[in-house]
Amino acid sequence: SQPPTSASPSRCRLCRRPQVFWRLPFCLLQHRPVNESFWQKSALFVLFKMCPGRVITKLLSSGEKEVDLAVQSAKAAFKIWSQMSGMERSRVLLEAARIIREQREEIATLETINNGKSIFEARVDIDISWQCLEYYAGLAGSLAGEHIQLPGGSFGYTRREPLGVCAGIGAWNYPFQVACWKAAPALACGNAMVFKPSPFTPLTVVRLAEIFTEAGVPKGLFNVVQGGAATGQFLCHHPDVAKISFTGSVPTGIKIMGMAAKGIKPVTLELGGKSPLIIFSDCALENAVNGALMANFLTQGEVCCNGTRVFVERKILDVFTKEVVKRTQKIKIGDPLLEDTRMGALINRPHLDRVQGFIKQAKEQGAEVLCGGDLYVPDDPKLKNGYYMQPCVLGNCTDDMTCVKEEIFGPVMSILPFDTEEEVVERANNTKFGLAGGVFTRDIQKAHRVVAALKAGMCFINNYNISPVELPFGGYKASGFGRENGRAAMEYYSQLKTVCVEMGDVESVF
Ligand SMILES: NC(=O)c1ccc[n+]([C@@H]2O[C@H](COP(=O)([O-])OP(=O)(O)OC[C@H]3O[C@@H](n4cnc5c(N)ncnc54)[C@H](O)[C@@H]3O)[C@@H](O)[C@H]2O)c1
Ligand SMILES: C[N+](C)(C)CCCC=O
Repeated sequence: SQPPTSASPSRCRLCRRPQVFWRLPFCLLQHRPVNESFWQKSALFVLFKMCPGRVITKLLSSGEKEVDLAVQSAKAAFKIWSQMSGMERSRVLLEAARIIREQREEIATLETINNGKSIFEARVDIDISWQCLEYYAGLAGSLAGEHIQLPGGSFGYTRREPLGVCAGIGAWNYPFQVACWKAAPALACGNAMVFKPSPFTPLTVVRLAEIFTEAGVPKGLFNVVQGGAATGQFLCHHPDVAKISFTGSVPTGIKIMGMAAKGIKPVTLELGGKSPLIIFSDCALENAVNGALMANFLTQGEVCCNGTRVFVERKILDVFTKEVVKRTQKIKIGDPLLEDTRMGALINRPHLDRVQGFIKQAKEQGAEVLCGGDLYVPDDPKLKNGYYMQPCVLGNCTDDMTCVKEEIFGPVMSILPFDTEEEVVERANNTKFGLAGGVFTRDIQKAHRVVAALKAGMCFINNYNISPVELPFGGYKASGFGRENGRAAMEYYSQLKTVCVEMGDVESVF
């Protein structure tokens, strides 16, 4: 958000309400930090959540000095951790997974408060997180090179070695899970990590750091620094940071890559998307409808790999659309801590306004709002000013509309009819992004043919947005590169050393 330019000392720059703390430019009781430079200068930011106006906690932003301290302590821990065997590291990671399992409810509750997503979903995120740690604990002992026989009894071998101190920078939509997806393979390979969460969701990652310590990692092996862009920049530019793993938007990803280039550091970029979901007329309709909801409305639609361009074969357009709209209208929105809530609050007011702006623009460009799109005001008076909105389905969409081209990162599904397989594949690929894609059909040959033609890193057949940690996840094109999860991630947190061993005499050419 752009900071407003004019300010009265006694009124908030954003909402113009009289200030309680008149010295500050923003209304502390109503807004979360939007002017990062101000908060960085004051080295303080305050967190507001589902219950707007309630301060959950105050955190200090990490400056250059704090980032350096974090990196230096991680460097010291790396010396110990990298010398341990994979099996020894595995035991510690398994213990961290056990603690997370044991504290699942507490961490999920904290994540709901942190992010605004439903407790139901937060529990799934925590489960995926401990599964990720267990999976990489299993792989830690198998990190190995190969032996290559050379002439005359000589030989070579390769070693997979850790990189050193890795920087992890996370987005706000899956705060705990994103941290585990980065930390688990990094630590399994013998690295240390300094992690910076989004300033909008700073809480649960701190709990993860405590859990690693309780599990027995050397002190400082997984450090957390707090803050926004400036803190992230200090981290990326730090000469002792060997690798950067970033999850966030494309514009920030471009900056991260630039900083990595200056230091010749490897980088993993998990960026945004505008993924296609293709529904053929021979699909199992109920599964396809379920898939479309899963592809659009998890975490209030704030999911990078969401299949927001729903291409539906014209023959079933009406029946599919009717059913999707009916099911979308039934989604229970509200207090994310209640058991039956399935959609909580969006991350903050500026983001909610942005999402609503996309819907307004879609209407102006000719799309039809088939359901939702308005703000949602829960009955509970304490949630009255929360950042809730009704999930939205847009019909009458065309490929050139902004809502179809740009990542909205909110609960907005666009439905687009198609007639042939060839046509839909071409339209599906007609995007700068390439994170994910999905297809629903009973024709298994067609399903494989279509996903093979999709230019996207993560494809689903007859399902969407499930996350087995065994499967690599990451994008094509502007959605980034490198992979998280699966065996593949081990390559991105290790480097290959080749050793050439002479068993005979040296034959010199001189
Ligand atoms: N591909 C994936 O796995 C994945 C997962 C989650 C989110 N995302 C994407 O993330 C975006 C939403 O997240 P966001 O709004 O937090 O993204 P963002 O790019 O605004 O911020 C991401 C992180 O980068 C930090 N940051 C911002 N500017 C920086 C700079 N100049 N240098 C270093 N760090 C900086 C932020 O503080 C935050 O921690 C969406 O585009 C979404 O698609 C991608
Ligand atoms: C767990 N999901 C739903 C696959 C989301 C992965 C992270 C993307 O935002």
